Amino acid sequence: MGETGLTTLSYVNTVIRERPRQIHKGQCGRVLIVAGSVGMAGACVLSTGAALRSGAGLVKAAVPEEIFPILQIAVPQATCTNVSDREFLRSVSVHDAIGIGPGMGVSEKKYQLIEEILSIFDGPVVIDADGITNLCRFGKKTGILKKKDNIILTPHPGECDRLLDALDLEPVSVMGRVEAAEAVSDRTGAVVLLKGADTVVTSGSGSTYINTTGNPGMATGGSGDVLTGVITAFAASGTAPLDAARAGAFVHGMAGDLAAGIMGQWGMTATDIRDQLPATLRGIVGK
Ligand SMILES: NC(=O)C1=CN([C@@H]2O[C@H](COP(=O)(O)OP(=O)(O)OC[C@H]3O[C@@H](n4cnc5c(N)ncnc54)[C@H](O)[C@@H]3O)[C@@H](O)[C@H]2O)[C@@H](O)CC1
Ligand SMILES: Nc1ncnc2c1ncn2[C@@H]1O[C@H](COP(=O)(O)OP(=O)(O)O)[C@@H](O)[C@H]1O
Repeated sequence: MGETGLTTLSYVNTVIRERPRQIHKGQCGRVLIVAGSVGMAGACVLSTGAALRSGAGLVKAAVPEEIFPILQIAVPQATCTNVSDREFLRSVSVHDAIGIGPGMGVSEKKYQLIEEILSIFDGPVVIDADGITNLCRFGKKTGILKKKDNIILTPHPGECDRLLDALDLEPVSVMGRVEAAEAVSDRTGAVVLLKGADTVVTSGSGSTYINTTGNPGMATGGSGDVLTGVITAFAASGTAPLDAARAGAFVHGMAGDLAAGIMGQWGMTATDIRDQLPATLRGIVGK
C-alpha cells in the first residue's frame, strides 16, 4: 500500500474550471450511456440526466426500444438508440466517453456487447453496476479487462467482491477497502472507485485518494447510477480518468450534501442528488 491522499475542494477547483466563452456543445463532451432495461429504465434516466447536469454537451442513451418513451419523456435533452440493433455499434466511436452498466441487466449477450464496445472504442469508459457483474460472471476466463487503458470501474463493495473473486483475491472485508481497490486496479489496469462512506479512488498502489464529501442519505437506490453519469461527463470533457473519477466522487458527494440539507438524509432520493448537481458545479466554478 502506497500513500493515501484526500480529494478536497481545492483539488477539484483545479479540475472543473470556467468554460471558454466561445465553446460549443460539440466541445463539451459527447456521452454515450449504455444502461437500462425493461424494469430498470430509471437507472438509465438517472445516469443520462446526471451526465447532462454535469456539463455534457450531447448525451445519447443506448437502450432497448421498449423503453424509448420513458427516456424521451424523462430526459428530453438526450437522444436514444436501440441497443439491440447492431447498427448502433457503428456510431460508438463518435463519442468522447461511454458509461456502461446501470440497470442494463446481466446475461451473456450483455457481456458480449460490453466486449464489443471495448474492442471498438479507445476513449474513456466508465463501467458500473451490471456492467461489472457481467464482466465478472462471463469474462473471468478472458482475464476481465485485459489491462485496457482508459477504464474506470465504479463498484460498490458487493460488486468489488465479485471483481476480487474473479481475480482470485480475498473479499473487501478481509483485504480492507484501500487494499482491495488497489489490488483490482493493479490487476486490471483500470482506475477503481470503491463506493461507500469514504469512497476510495485509485489508479493502483501509490495513487490512492479518499473522498471527503457525501453522507448516509446517499444510501438510497439509484444514487450510484447518478455517479456514473457525472464521471462519464467529466471524462468526455477531456478530464483524465483518475481526475474524472476523483472529481466525480467529490461533486456527487457534495450534491448529496446539498440534497441532505434541503430534504434531510432520511427522505432524500437519487433524483434529489441529480437535481443538486447544477448548484454544486456553480459553487465550484463560480458560474
Ligand atoms: N431505478 C432503477 O432502475 C435502479 C436500478 N438499479 C440497478 O440495479 C442493478 C442491481 O444493482 P444492486 O446493487 O441493487 O444489486 P447487486 O445484486 O448488483 O448488488 C447488491 C448486493 O451487493 C452486496 N453488497 C455488499 N455491500 C454492499 C454495499 N455497500 N452496497 C450495495 N450492495 C452491497 C449485497 O449482498 C447486495 O445484495 C444495477 O444495475 C443497478 O444499476 C439500482 O441502482 C437501483 C435503482
Ligand atoms: N453512508 C454513505 N456515505 C456516503 N456516501 C454513500 C453512503 N452510502 C452510499 N453512498 C454513496 O451512494 C452511492 C451508492 O451507489 P450504489 O451502491 O451503486 O447504488 P445504486 O446501485 O442503487 O445506484 C455511491 O456513490 C456511494 O458512495
